[in-house]
Amino acid sequence: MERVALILAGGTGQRMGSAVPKQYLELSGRPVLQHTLQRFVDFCFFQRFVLVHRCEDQAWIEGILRQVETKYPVHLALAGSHRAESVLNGLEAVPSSVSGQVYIHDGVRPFVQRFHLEALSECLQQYAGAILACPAHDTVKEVARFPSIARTLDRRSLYLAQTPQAFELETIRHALRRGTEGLTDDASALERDGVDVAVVEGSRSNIKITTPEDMLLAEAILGQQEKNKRSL
Ligand SMILES: Nc1ccn([C@@H]2O[C@H](COP(=O)(O)OP(=O)(O)OP(=O)(O)O)[C@@H](O)[C@H]2O)c(=O)n1
Ligand SMILES: C[C@](O)(CO)[C@H](O)COP(=O)(O)O
Repeated sequence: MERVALILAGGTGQRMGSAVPKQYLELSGRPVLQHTLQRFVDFCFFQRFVLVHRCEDQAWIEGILRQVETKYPVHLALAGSHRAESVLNGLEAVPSSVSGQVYIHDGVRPFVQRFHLEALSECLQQYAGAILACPAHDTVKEVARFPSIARTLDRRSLYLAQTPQAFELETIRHALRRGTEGLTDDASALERDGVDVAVVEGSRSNIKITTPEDMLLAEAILGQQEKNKRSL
């Protein structure tokens, strides 16, 4: 049984509005994606990697793979027109002979901690899928026709999904083969079939770098995590 890390870097970063896709923006001197991949290799938790990227970003990927060395196989796959299609392309790049668990992760979330992975793995012993998620700390409004508030949701039952999202490999591959349209995360593909997926509490520091202000936040989080590491 293998644990496979499927890392997504096939987006264009429209909301960031940067000259290069946000996964290649420099964070403390290295591309965001390099931070994520290096961390996942350093966890010593995975035996195989899949990296999903845009065709035009091949040079970025080659440069990062020169910096992040691993003894384990790294499969490359091309991005699709939307995130879920990229995920499926990545899953199809895993040889059919491989069985085990896949941890699907946004390459622009460089702050996952190893204990998150251990908690997801434990949860997979009872559930078909397990995702990191954080309880809503703010009141959540539904705004169907901006700017008018339609209603206030009961936040006691609301969680904000993160990644990694972990599954038995064939389960999620089979589900996504049945269609990827309209899926904004991976758990949705199983929920669609009524399959029970669990949340595992994540960290609010496990941000998805999406807009320019997230880069400022990311520098602060990275600085704090490196300070914590030095103090151990
Ligand atoms: N077709 C796509 C779209 C997104 N992603 C990846 O999925 C993750 C989460 O997507 P998001 O944050 O939305 O990235 P973008 O789609 O690039 O951002 P935007 O929506 O602002 O364009 C990112 O690591 C992104 O690179 C991907 O691999 N393939
Ligand atoms: C998968 C995800 O990170 C969970 O919150 C989120 O749905 C990705 O959304 P995006 O618009 O593709 O960044």
